[in-house]
Amino acid sequence: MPHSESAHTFQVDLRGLVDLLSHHLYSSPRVYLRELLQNAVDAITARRAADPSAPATITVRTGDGLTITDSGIGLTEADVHRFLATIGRSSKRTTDGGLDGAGLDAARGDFIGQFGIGLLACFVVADEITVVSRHAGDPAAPAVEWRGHSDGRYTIRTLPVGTAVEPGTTVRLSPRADNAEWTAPARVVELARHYGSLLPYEVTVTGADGGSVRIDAAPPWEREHRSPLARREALAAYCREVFDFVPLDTIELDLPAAGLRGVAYVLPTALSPAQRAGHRVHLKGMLLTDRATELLPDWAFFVRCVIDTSSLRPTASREALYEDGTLSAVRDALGVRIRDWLTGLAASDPALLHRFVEVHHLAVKALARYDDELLRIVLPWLPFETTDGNVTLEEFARTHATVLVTRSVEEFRQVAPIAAAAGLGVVNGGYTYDRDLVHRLPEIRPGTAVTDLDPATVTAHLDAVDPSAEIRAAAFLGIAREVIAAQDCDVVLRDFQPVTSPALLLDNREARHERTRSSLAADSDGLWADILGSLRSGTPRAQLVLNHLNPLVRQAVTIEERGLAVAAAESLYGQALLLSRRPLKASESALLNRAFIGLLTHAMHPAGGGGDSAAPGSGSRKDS
Ligand SMILES: Nc1ncnc2c1ncn2[C@@H]1O[C@H](COP(=O)(O)OP(=O)(O)OP(=O)(O)O)[C@@H](O)[C@H]1O
Repeated sequence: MPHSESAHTFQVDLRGLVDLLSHHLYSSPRVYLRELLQNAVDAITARRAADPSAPATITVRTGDGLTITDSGIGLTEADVHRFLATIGRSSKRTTDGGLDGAGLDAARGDFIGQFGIGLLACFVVADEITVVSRHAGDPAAPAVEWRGHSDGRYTIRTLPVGTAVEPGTTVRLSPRADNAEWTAPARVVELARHYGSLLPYEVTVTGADGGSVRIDAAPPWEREHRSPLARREALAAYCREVFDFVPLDTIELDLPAAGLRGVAYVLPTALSPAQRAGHRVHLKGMLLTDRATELLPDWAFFVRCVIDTSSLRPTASREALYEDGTLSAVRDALGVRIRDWLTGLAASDPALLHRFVEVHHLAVKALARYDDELLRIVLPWLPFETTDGNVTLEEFARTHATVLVTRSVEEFRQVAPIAAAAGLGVVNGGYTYDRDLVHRLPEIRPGTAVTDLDPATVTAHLDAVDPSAEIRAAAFLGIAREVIAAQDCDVVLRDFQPVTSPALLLDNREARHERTRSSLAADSDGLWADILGSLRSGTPRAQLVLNHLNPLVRQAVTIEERGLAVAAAESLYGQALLLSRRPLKASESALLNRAFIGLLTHAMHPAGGGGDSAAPGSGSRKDS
């Protein structure tokens, strides 16, 4: 015997659904007003599609509850059953039809609503919604009243023929006590301004005392202005109004294919790229969100936009943009516009470009490492510390076919003067991001070579001294080598420019790590020593290069008295060390201290009586 089968229809628990919307879909109960405004706007758009001269007013009344009246198309009784009483059904989707009328199909793309759930948002703040409506298409049709409850019950009645109801719709909410704050007069004005300031129709909020506030205002990019300057000023004033900052510059956005207009404002202060600015996005005038982050490419974090568009789609919560092909095309097109502004600045307003780079260069550098497009645009304009001063890479590369880059700031400090004197072009790669960026220069500037600067490159540019001078200095150099060897450092004598530089300490961080590692290995035993020992790759030594062209060094190498020679060697090492500006180790601080006391002692006992035990290796000083 066949099993009996019976057909059923899903039941919807309205309370459960409203709970779902209020806690999981919408971020705040305040969206109820947005949904009401939106339905009113759509109804007027529908009516005007058939009758372009139809009135277009929306009035929100506060006081005892909240009502919103529009001069839109209105609803017939059949519409009420079909659309108001059916969740998820909307007259604004093409296949459904419903609000028949000439030209309506063409107008469908102009509606803001589409999901058929918007009215439910009102149940987040109210237990009862009353809609009184009269359809504009049939003057003889009676007005209809629909009363819906949050528990899912609703009633419909037609009002007596002749009841003075203008075509259009009035929605009344009786707010629940716990949500009364959302319908308080001041809050309603604030919310209406927040969502509705760019709506295309007249929107007014009227209080119980009869005072009314006009909400809608054409955005500055839609208005006529006396002059381009007046236009810029109006755009900047709008930025102060909506974002509360004075922009560094304004970039007008206009993508007719996407029905998009607006402005990108360049931020006047630095912002970390991680801290992305949110954009204000209006869909057909209605504010969708003031925190859209997906509107622009990541690299364009230095602007904040306000736009109005008819082509982008909202998510169902209507609080974010739906990620689809249109959004990605719009994002690309806006990116091109902002990039054009940036590249155009170089030609049209170098002073502004300079200000922009001054404010945003750190963040721009951080991002350019990962964003090839941004890298190509901005790298030539970014300032770097170089042996030619603070210049852009473009300027620097013009005079240096090979760009040398240091691994650390201290390396740069040590070698920059010597390298500059030797005609080498060195960029300080020690600051965050800089070395990575300089290494990418050949990608955007073919023909330019970039290499890391190593001590050997510098040494190769230092001239050997005359052999007879080397012999004369042998005694001093012997003492210096012996004293400085404790710092894992060799001492050599060379001729180099500038003559004002007495000594140069050639060292780098890797070498220092290697030395620390090997000294640890020497101090430990057993397994640990074996492990460290197996990593050994030949301990690199630092090099103290004394400048034989420097008058002080020339004099120092003639010192015969040992105590003074020790103090002089340690002082020269100490001075080169300080120039490197790296943090000192304990043994280095002790050396500096010793050298200073040694010199002081010798200065106070010029007759050669430097017999103070504080002066290491002290003895009698030979007057020169
Ligand atoms: N003020 C109004 N005037 C005329 N019709 C209205 C009005 N408000 C609501 N409606 C009708 O009720 C339907 C359902 O409205 P609802 O706000 O729930 O959804 P929607 O506006 O279609 O879509 P969305 O969920 O995206 O807002 C609408 O499609 C429209 O036909």
